Amino acid sequence: MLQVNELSGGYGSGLIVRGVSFSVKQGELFGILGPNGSGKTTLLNMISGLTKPASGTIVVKEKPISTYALKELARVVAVLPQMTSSQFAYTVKETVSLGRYAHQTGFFKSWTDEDEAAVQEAMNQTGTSLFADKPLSALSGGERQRVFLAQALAQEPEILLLDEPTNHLDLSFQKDLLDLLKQMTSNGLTVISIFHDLNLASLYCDRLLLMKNGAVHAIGTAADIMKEQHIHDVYDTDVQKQPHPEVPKPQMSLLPARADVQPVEIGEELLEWHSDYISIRPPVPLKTLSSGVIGAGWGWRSAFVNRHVDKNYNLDNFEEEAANYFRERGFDLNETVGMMTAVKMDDVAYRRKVRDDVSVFVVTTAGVGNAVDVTRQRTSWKEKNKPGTINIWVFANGKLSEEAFVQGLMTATEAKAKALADAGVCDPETGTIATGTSTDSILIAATQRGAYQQFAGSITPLGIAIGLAVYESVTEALEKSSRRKAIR
Ligand SMILES: Nc1ncnc2c1ncn2[C@@H]1O[C@H](COP(=O)(O)OP(=O)(O)OP(=O)(O)O)[C@@H](O)[C@H]1O
Repeated sequence: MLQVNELSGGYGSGLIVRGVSFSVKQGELFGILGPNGSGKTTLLNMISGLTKPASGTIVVKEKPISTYALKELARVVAVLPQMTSSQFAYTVKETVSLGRYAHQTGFFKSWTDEDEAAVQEAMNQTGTSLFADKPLSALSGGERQRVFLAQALAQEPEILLLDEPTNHLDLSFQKDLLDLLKQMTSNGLTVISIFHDLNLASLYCDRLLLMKNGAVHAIGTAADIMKEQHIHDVYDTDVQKQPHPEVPKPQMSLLPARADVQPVEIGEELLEWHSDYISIRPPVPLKTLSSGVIGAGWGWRSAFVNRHVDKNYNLDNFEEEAANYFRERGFDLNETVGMMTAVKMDDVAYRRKVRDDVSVFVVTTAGVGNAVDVTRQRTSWKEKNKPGTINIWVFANGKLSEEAFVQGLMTATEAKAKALADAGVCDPETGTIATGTSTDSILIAATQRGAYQQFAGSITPLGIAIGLAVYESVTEALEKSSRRKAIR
């Protein structure tokens, strides 16, 4: 649909855009990214025919744009117009109608049914029909932006050029506009748009062009372009890449400059003991990965609670009941990890271990009434109604990579299985050594301060500290709970 070959140009004698080449297929949503002043608008102005290139070619539908008559090009390429105050006296419908000029022919230009239909359709698509008779001056910035989009759509172009179309739009209109553009590309419209918001561009664009100093830095899919190194090289800013929670597209988070960050240490002195729960409220929120009844998954958590429940606790609505319990005791559910156990709080075991530049603090409760050997075939996988679960909290006083979080869980699980084996805990159904219980829960939480820990495998300082602390605390917790059983 569009080929740009070795395009250079600018204003006066200076070159702003330098040697840019790319092509866009029909039906693509193509995003242009780059820092302020990198030449994005200048490039778009050359594609729309507004600015003449100094060298290179632009081919639209197999024909160089230099050979198009003005109106002929306007029937193919529409530009989302920039707002000027002189337009404010026009009504919405009059403004949208201006988009039809390229389709009107003859000296006495007449308004046809086709023109009217195109204007109505464009107003419907952009949700602007409601204020068709209002003057532009009576609209908000976002509403005006939609009117100008309607004007460009009324032109019924094959290629739509947009310069930051989501500017002035609130969250819901940003989404509506981009959903609309995406839908129109699936009907054959080709869209080329400048974006400042990397995450929106990544979510919606089929391909992205990243510009730096007027030249192409990289072209490709969101997966190719949204790399921390590319973004750092072009914007000179540190970002962190993460997956979008629902769509397989990368997203970038800005990393704000942090004022002098003091290390904090999570340890025994932070343990709060209550008759029916223990908790830790660290002085700073901790980056946490957990399987708690409350606060599962990733999050920054500022309270950790392990609650004792009666051994006959077996409710269908246990999540709701647990949420009420934690809420009533003043815990903010958005910031809390909550676990439950039938083990008495006197039987909590904990260990602190230091290795090189990192320390860990592990807190454990261990009931094994539901002990299971996960490697053996069973006749029934249903949970037994017996209490018994192993809850493990791993606090790491360091700055962990995501890899270290996952490896930390792995190392802790290996250490737990070894403690069960050494204690001779068996799965009552298979008679073999148990690997855990059917309702175990675990968390790993890090201060994200102090020394960087890329790994937590079994031969790293962090992994060794986790392994020892989990092994010893699970072993002690097992001893405590079996001693209590023996006394009963
Ligand atoms: N009409 C003009 N005359 C002279 N120089 C201009 C003109 N318009 C833009 N420039 C210069 O060209 C360079 C690139 O501007 P351009 O608007 O293409 O960048 P951009 O990537 O779109 O930036 P932004 O993200 O800030 O909109 C800038 O240094 C700018 O000062």
